[in-house]
Amino acid sequence: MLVSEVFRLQVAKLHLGRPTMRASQQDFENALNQVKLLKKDPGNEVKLRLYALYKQATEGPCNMPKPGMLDFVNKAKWDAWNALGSLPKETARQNYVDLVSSLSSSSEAPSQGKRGADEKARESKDILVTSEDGITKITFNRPTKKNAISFQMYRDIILALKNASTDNTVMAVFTGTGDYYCSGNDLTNFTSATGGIEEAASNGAVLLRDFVNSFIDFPKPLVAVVNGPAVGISVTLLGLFDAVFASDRATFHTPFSQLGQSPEACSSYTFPKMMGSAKAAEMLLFGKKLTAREAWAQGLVTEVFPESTFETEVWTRLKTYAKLPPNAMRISKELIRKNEKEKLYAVNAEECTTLQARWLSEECMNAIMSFVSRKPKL
Ligand SMILES: CCCCCC/C=C/C(=O)SCCNC(=O)CCNC(=O)[C@H](O)C(C)(C)COP(=O)(O)OP(=O)(O)OC[C@H]1O[C@@H](n2cnc3c(N)ncnc32)[C@H](O)[C@@H]1OP(=O)(O)O
Repeated sequence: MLVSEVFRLQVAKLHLGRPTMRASQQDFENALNQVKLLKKDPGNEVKLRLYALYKQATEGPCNMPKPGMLDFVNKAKWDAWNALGSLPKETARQNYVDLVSSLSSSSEAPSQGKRGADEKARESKDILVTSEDGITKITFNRPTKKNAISFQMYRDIILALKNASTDNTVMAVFTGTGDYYCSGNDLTNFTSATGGIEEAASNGAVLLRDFVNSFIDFPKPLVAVVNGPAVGISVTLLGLFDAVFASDRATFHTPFSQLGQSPEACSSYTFPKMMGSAKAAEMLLFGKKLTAREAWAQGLVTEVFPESTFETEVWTRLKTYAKLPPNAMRISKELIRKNEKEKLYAVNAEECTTLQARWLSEECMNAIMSFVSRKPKL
């Protein structure tokens, strides 16, 4: 496979040394001005995130006395700011700039008469979306690449979740076509990007943040039907699902250190919380691959089924669940998740900023180069 010349040049540039990517004070001021010009009202949750990031960027960790329970407005602001913990001022500033730029692009799109309408109409071959029996089924459908997720597939999934959150189905289910559930991020996403690697990393971080937020925000039950091996982001995302059903053929692998990368999809928070820090470190630092039963023992998987009866048993179960009263499920999910939301947004933002820098690191570039230049199989 040919590796793009741009990527090679960037690797060479990296070896010669390169300025660090940080939002400057000017970027920050531009973002502050841009907020006033936003055509679309971003809604309360986003406003609170903007408020919290602004306060963190300018004043550091929350220094406001905790408001009384009935002071709802200030309590919401305090919660949002406090959830950012000790996030460094620079990171908060960068996250603020990224968030504003993603809001600006999404508020401009409809006025260009393009994205809204076109995206709804587009058929995606690598992400299949079907609705039946009250279930939106979202399938990774790129079996020749072990269902690796391309940039376009991330966008397709964001759109599928957005549609499923307001349509008349009661739950969303992810699964994969072929022998794999998903092999994670397509490692050629960055080598085949047009433009410079720094621009690709910056766009990738914004896309990743929006992608993970669409899972954090999904209001209905979210289920994974893990039909085979799962790698990278397809594993870390499972911490944001409500149920994970796995075939006994499935494995769970997060080789981030081997790739010179760091965890995403809030797994730096959800995994230690779920399985304890020692077991989370085995997966996220040392890249230990778990069997389905090991993943069940760590609380990542709800139930393991024999491969021979997996599809029949799981789909029968899901069709029964989909007949439960939808409002009750939605309201219960909200109760279970709502105290975590601000924390998850903050963790997601920090993981994306960290990854953006990792993608430009020598360790990561070398790992990706070594994958894309593997000898073809005979
Ligand atoms: C918006 C950006 C967000 C980024 C978020 C950060 C996410 C991070 C991650 O997800 S890290 C994890 C990345 N994934 C991997 O490291 C897996 C890489 N793939 C492999 O190790 C192997 O391919 C395998 C173990 C999945 C399967 O091995 P095998 O059974 O031997 O099959 P092949 O290797 O021959 O694969 C067949 C075909 O698929 C291509 N392919 C598989 N996985 C990926 C991938 N992740 N990215 C790109 N391409 C992939 C592989 O190259 C083969 O293609 P070919 O037939 O050679 O054209």
